[in-house]
Amino acid sequence: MQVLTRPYGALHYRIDGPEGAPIVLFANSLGTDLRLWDALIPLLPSGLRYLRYDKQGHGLSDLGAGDRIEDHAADAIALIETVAGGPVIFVGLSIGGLIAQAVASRRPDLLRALVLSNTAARLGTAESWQQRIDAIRAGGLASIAAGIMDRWFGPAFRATPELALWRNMLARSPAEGYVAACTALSQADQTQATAALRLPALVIAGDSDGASPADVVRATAALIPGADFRIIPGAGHLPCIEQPAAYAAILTPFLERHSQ
Ligand SMILES: O=C(O)CC1=CCC(=O)O1
Repeated sequence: MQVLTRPYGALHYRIDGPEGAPIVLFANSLGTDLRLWDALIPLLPSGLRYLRYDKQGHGLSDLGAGDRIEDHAADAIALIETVAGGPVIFVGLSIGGLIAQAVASRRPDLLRALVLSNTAARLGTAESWQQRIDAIRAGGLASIAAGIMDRWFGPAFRATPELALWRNMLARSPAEGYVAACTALSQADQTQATAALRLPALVIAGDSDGASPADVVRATAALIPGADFRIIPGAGHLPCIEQPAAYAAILTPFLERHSQ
């Protein structure tokens, strides 16, 4: 297991692929750890190197010291500078996409290109995040896990035995880390900063995404001049789990083009 030491403690990461190859960095969504990308990465080009990590307060990483998107962006910047050692293609899903937008606007020199997946410049409202925080404080993460599965996945995937594993991942997430990320989401608004981005961008939505509906994702794509917007039919919020082959088919040509 690999660890980056941060001011608040340990950040768990994993890197796969040939030494010295261009690096693709993945930032995952709320209540998931780096296993989010397990089904996808074997389907991506073998000549690239894939770096993924557990956000602070998630997976095996320690609880962070802050509750702002900037705190998460600082972790991603440290990974790029210390582990990647140079510019990456940054793939961010949901809150991971907000983290990627924050890094792109603060440190464009660290990115070759940006992939925003099932995300937007702003996700939810301060009220909706506060309601979720209140529900967790009252009943724990397990009490909201079934409802969240309806936001993450379409009906076909929800009928598979694998659903239980993702529900367990969410229900067993450290509650304080999850709540800190909800607080960050409640305050994060990248609209102005993302409208100022000038870099190659691919934006991916799922047409059955209950958490970041395709129209909301499309509106964020429209902020970035030249961004390529794609919809995966039948996909929910986590297409890398639900439809890894369709997701890889969209991602692969973009990664190949921007890793040269
Ligand atoms: O849990 C959800 O509702 C889906 C989600 C919103 C932000 C994120 O990262 O995941």
